[in-house]
Amino acid sequence: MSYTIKTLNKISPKGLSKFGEGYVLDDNAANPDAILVRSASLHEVEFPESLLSIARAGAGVNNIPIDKCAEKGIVVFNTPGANANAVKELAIAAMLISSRKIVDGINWANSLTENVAKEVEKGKAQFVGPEIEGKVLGVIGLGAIGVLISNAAVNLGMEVLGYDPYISIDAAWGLSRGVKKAPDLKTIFEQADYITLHMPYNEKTKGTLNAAAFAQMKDGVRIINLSRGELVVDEDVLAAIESGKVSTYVTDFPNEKLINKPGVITIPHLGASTPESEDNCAEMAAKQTKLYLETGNIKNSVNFPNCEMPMSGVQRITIAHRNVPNMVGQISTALADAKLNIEHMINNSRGDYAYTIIDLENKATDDSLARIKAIEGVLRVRVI
Ligand SMILES: NC(=O)C1=CN([C@@H]2O[C@H](COP(=O)(O)OP(=O)(O)OC[C@H]3O[C@@H](n4cnc5c(N)ncnc54)[C@H](O)[C@@H]3O)[C@@H](O)[C@H]2O)C=CC1
Ligand SMILES: O=C(O)C(=O)COP(=O)(O)O
Repeated sequence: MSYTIKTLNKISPKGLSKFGEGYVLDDNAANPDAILVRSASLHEVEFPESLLSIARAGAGVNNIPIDKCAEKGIVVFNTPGANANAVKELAIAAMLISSRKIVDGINWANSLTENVAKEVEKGKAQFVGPEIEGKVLGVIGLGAIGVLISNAAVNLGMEVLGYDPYISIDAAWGLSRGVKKAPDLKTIFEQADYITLHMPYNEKTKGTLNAAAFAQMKDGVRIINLSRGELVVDEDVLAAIESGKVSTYVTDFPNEKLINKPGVITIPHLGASTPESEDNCAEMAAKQTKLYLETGNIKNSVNFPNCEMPMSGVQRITIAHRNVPNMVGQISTALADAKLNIEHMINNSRGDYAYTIIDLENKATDDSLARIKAIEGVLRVRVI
């Protein structure tokens, strides 16, 4: 069996090497079995029938139409936590450059032409900026990145307030005892000197930092957005800078409205751009893709449930289907009617979708497979 993998964006060769024998890496493939992607938008892309999975080598999946993929039985993965340390380190740098006038200072120093050492000592007073120690940091979103930045900020002597209405148990275990729980966003807005965003971008989080939010904040607050540009309303943050409410906005998502604006520091989406993160993400994406292609096991999907079972029996069939009653009943009836015996099976669900793996004691007939495919709500059937 040979599989074709198409990569979009630059995916680390160290990760791609995990595919090994039996895999063709072809960026021009019209009918790939799997796609590996970073930030390229797939919203307008028509997916071929051959496509079984898409792996986002990174965290954010807002560039992928995950429900549309689920409807076609295409499993979408991401790589949780694989680039979190890189973002944490950039967030610390972002806090520092939001406070100390390092960027303006460097630009000014580079503009000097003569008597540089003397001019520096004479002019440096214009670049005074406060320390972060002792200040209040509000962290919105306590996932892989939010936990790391919260703990690092505690160690830097900051008072940290964290807000995450859906915090996972693992994330809560990982938080330093020094991090205080904010009951709502209002508490963060009212108390923080620095606010850093670490939640995903979706319909609910779009425009979280808008004029009403800025109005509740302390004067001179510093905003760090390494999450997604759409979480902050550009016009509103620019107005808040103009009025002095916001002292500095550091964003990893420059656009035409934000570049070259006083008080805005734009970084060209460098959060995950470290060799370590690029390797980690690509390795995880490749391993999860390989596992899915070769065994049908699902690990770290964002549109189907995680579902893993050791391979056994003579043949494995996997069924991606809607999460509606009596699917397993109908599938097993189709198999029983064809005198096929199930050796092991597992069925997991997540939201509107579910996934079933069945290891059979004998090979499925074409008829039985056709019957399963015809069940209302079945999205894809694979034979492995
Ligand atoms: N600048 C860059 O290069 C990178 C940016 N990112 C961005 O950072 C985001 C977070 O990444 P991770 O921490 O790895 O993801 P994660 O999934 O581990 O954590 C996200 C956290 O946000 C929380 N959350 C969801 N909705 C929320 C809300 N309305 N209010 C507060 N919290 C909410 C979730 O409960 C979860 O704990 C990604 O979705 C992505 O957009 C991630 C990696 C690199
Ligand atoms: O992982 C994420 O969510 C990121 O934003 C990283 O994006 P990138 O892989 O560097 O294009």
